[in-house]
Amino acid sequence: MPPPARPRPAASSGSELALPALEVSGLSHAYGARRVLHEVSLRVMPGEFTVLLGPNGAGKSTLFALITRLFDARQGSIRIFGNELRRRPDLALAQLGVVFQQPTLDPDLTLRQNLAYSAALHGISRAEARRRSAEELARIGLDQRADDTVRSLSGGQRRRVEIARALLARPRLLVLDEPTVGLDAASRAFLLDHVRGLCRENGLAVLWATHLIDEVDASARILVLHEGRIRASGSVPEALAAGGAATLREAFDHLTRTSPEPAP
Ligand SMILES: Nc1ncnc2c1ncn2[C@@H]1O[C@H](COP(=O)(O)OP(=O)(O)OP(=O)(O)O)[C@@H](O)[C@H]1O
Repeated sequence: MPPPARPRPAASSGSELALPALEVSGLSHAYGARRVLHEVSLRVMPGEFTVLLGPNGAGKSTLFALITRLFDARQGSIRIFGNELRRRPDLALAQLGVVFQQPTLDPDLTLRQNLAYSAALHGISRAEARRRSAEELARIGLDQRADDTVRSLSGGQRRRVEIARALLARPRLLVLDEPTVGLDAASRAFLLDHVRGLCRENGLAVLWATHLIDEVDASARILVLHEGRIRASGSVPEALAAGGAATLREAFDHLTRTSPEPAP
């Protein structure tokens, strides 16, 4: 049997090498009169694990809603592998896998049925869906549970299945909105290892939103978002320098200090 197709490794040809998986420029968003994202710009390259770090209310979910086109980006631009989301949503979204903050598996269907349903929505043939589902379930150590209902899984196992489902259509960019919320330390560690491995081995580009500093490892890229603005971006040492601190905790506290209310 030929080896299964995986997301392409970090580009091997010259022109692809420089193309960001995700490029956001000057993105703003308001709910009514209330502006919650202010000129956000960021970049995620193929093979990079980028942590979008921000406290509650920073604007992470709003940013995800714009990247996944739940909301229309009226100000600024979003490009996925060079395809502008408003102009070429078909090409852009074809490269994108998403794990939303709220779980979206059907608890009464089996793992296999949930994956088959999602594959059908992506136009993947039944035979190919079966093959890919088996491969993804094996990758997350749940192949023996394929015919169990999602309801019978733990929270951490459900999250693994959501990641498997997001990878079925072979995206080259995966965005995850607080995927570890409510999970114990072991489940969080498993998910982080799994997704970091996909970056390393398959060249997947990842944007991982969290408010938990301990989900940043030394090799991660970081984006600190606070009150709708990017306060720091780059490597861990660069974030430390931006926060003028010796530890990431101190830097984060400094960068996310709430700004004073504007004078009346
Ligand atoms: N549908 C909405 N209507 C009005 N305001 C909203 C709406 N959704 C979010 N907000 C506000 O926008 C700001 C950013 O919220 P958002 O959910 O994007 O942040 P977040 O970083 O994802 O927070 P959390 O970690 O708590 O989910 C918050 O002040 C929030 O109250």
